[in-house]
Amino acid sequence: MNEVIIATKNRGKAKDFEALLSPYGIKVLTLFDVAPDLEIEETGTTFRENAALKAETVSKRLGKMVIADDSGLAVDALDGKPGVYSARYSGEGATDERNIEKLLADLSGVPDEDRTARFVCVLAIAAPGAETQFFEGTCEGRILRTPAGENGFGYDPVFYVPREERTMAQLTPEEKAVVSHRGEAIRSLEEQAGELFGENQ
Ligand SMILES: O=P(O)(O)OP(=O)(O)OP(=O)(O)OC[C@H]1O[C@@H](n2cnc3c(O)ncnc32)[C@H](O)[C@@H]1O
Ligand SMILES: [Mg+2]
Repeated sequence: MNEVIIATKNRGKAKDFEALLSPYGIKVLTLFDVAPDLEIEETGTTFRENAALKAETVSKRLGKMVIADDSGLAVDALDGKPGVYSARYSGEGATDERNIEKLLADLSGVPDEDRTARFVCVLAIAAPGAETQFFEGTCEGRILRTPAGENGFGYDPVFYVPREERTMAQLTPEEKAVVSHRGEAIRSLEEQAGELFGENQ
């Protein structure tokens, strides 16, 4: 079985990648497996910069091909926030629960029709001696007023997916893989650079 290194310390994100890559027979390794001591400061101001930062730092350290995902939630009524800062939205010691609480508080006066939002995912692939490549995906939805569902991570419990008529957290990992921003980015990677999955390992 091929292995792919994903430069993440988010176990929910890693689970998403497992659902996306296991159909290709690919096993997912994370920073917990390959560089648990590594703390990468996400100093970029765009998804692309942070994805490159994570992928390139780990690729240089290991001398191998590495994929990173930088992603977030862009809410129209908040002018695209929390965006690149989605993981840290509620400040120091942010958790998924606190981020959701802050998001719902910030949107409390916003009517249903104005609660449109999208998840964005930028994947960066870095490999020794190669230029870093980028792939993107988005997923359109709406922010509910109360969380629903136990699956997924981050803002999934309050992100309503119209075509599924459920929240992202009410989808199985396999269902989420079909509709998510991360799924779209992986499919774009597969179309444009699928051979990377088989080489550079
Ligand atoms: O950097 P790594 O270690 O990969 O983990 P992270 O959680 O910090 O990841 P990001 O820097 O890319 O921040 C992404 C944040 O955006 C949110 N997010 C991204 N994708 C999501 C998804 O599929 N479902 C729910 N929330 C998501 C969630 O709050 C994430 O913590
Ligand atoms: Mg991060």
